[in-house]
Amino acid sequence: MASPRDIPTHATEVSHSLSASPAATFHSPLASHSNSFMSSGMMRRTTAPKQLKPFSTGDIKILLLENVNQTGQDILREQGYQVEFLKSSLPEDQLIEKIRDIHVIGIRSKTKLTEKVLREAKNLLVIGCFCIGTNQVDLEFAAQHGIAVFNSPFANSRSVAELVIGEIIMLARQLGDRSNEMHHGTWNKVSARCWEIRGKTLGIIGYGHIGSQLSVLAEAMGMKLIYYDILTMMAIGSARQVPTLDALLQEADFVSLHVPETPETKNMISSNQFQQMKTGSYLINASRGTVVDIPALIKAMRSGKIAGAALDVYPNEPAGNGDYFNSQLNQWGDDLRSLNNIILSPHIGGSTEEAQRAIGVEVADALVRYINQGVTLGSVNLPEVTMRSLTLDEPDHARVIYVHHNVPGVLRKVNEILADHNVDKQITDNRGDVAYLMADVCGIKDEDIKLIRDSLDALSSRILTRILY
Ligand SMILES: NC(=O)c1ccc[n+]([C@@H]2O[C@H](COP(=O)([O-])OP(=O)(O)OC[C@H]3O[C@@H](n4cnc5c(N)ncnc54)[C@H](O)[C@@H]3O)[C@@H](O)[C@H]2O)c1
Ligand SMILES: O=C(O)[C@H](O)COP(=O)(O)O
Repeated sequence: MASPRDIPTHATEVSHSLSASPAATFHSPLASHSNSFMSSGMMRRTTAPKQLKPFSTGDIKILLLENVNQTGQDILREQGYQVEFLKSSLPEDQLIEKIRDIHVIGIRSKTKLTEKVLREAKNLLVIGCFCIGTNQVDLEFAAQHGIAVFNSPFANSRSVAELVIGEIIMLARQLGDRSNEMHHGTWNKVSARCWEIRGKTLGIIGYGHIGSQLSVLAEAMGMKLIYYDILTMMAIGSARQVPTLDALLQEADFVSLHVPETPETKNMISSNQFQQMKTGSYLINASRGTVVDIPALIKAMRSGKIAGAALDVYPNEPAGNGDYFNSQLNQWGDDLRSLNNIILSPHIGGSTEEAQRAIGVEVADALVRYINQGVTLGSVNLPEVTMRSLTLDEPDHARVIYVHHNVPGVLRKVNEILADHNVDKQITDNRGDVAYLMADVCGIKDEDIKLIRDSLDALSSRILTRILY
């Protein structure tokens, strides 16, 4: 099987690909489907973009885990790729077994693509995180091995912000407890320690896509807004940035966390922080499970310091749906469940039809663009590089992609290799130690492709060479 990380070495394969490239638009099926395309008249425009590929698209193997939305599956299948779809994540041993054979993997927040796993991924070209968070992937290792990573940076932000608004009201009114009681036949009509949210202060930690969206919604409901962020962020409406985490904790009636998982945010809210919070205040965490020290939360709620909490994320989460949220998974599970006024949801902040459909399209589009064109726009670990699509008017063009260590002298060596050819366009950029070069070369013959590829592969700076044509 021709690997997309490699260019085919025999001329027949090359010439087949050159002549079979359909005038496909972005979502169109590829070479294997070109006959039906021809007959449907879709190849009439000679300036249509030429789909680039040094491989038969049917050879591309994609593994989609964690119930990636149908929209994403459809886009990938329309390309003619082989797509295997699983509803849940996989344990490490099974993941390692599968990842050896595939070129593309699509995941959400549960699948851990660690260095140990990625070391086995010898054919892996690209990772699609069909979510916002990318903390589950070793981005640095991936970049150092020429594996691009894409995500969907804000398609589910609104869904998370709306969930948090609902939780603020539910906590203020102890609605979770009242509903549970009714489910057990108990009528318990109380107003003690139930509040309106109007006029209360919401403290947002992390004022990025979700935090700022939440700010807009909460202000519309009459809340006062303060936020803390390591960056100076533009305040929206009448929100006010406070200089320290403690300042926020001391002033807020509700605290909502919207930071990424980083070493700095691990146990960001622990005993000391609960002490700073107002007595009778509330905590909401829909960011990552490592951000809150849960045993400290349990203590703070038992003491009455914290009047309620909503958790959507946990340090350990099950790989799939089922009866798994127990004390084996997280040892404090029973203690947490025994608390009053605590809303526990199974990481559903971004789980709406709207968000999942949009994420499916956005990430699958990015994958197709990368596989077929080498375009890295939106990559979270490689430099963002794009060039216009080649057209069918440019039949003997090739796109050279060279991912390399960012060391002096590489461009000179690459251009020596390309010197005998006409380089139409060339662009290069770097991100830390890794650089990404794209060059469109014309007047290319089949035998040139192998020569260029072998010469680039021989350079000591090489991470990955791809030639698309
Ligand atoms: N529950 C869910 O289903 C769900 C859905 C989407 C995202 N998330 C989580 O929410 C997180 C935030 O998402 P986002 O889209 O708003 O991210 P974002 O990158 O747009 O915003 C994060 C903000 O946090 C700030 N920040 C980083 N470290 C900080 C620190 N130590 N102290 C204070 N501020 C800090 C950043 O400067 C940034 O402004 C994601 O990383 C993801 O883990 C959860
Ligand atoms: O990072 C995210 O987008 C959220 O945590 C949602 O993750 P999920 O797609 O696994 O629900």
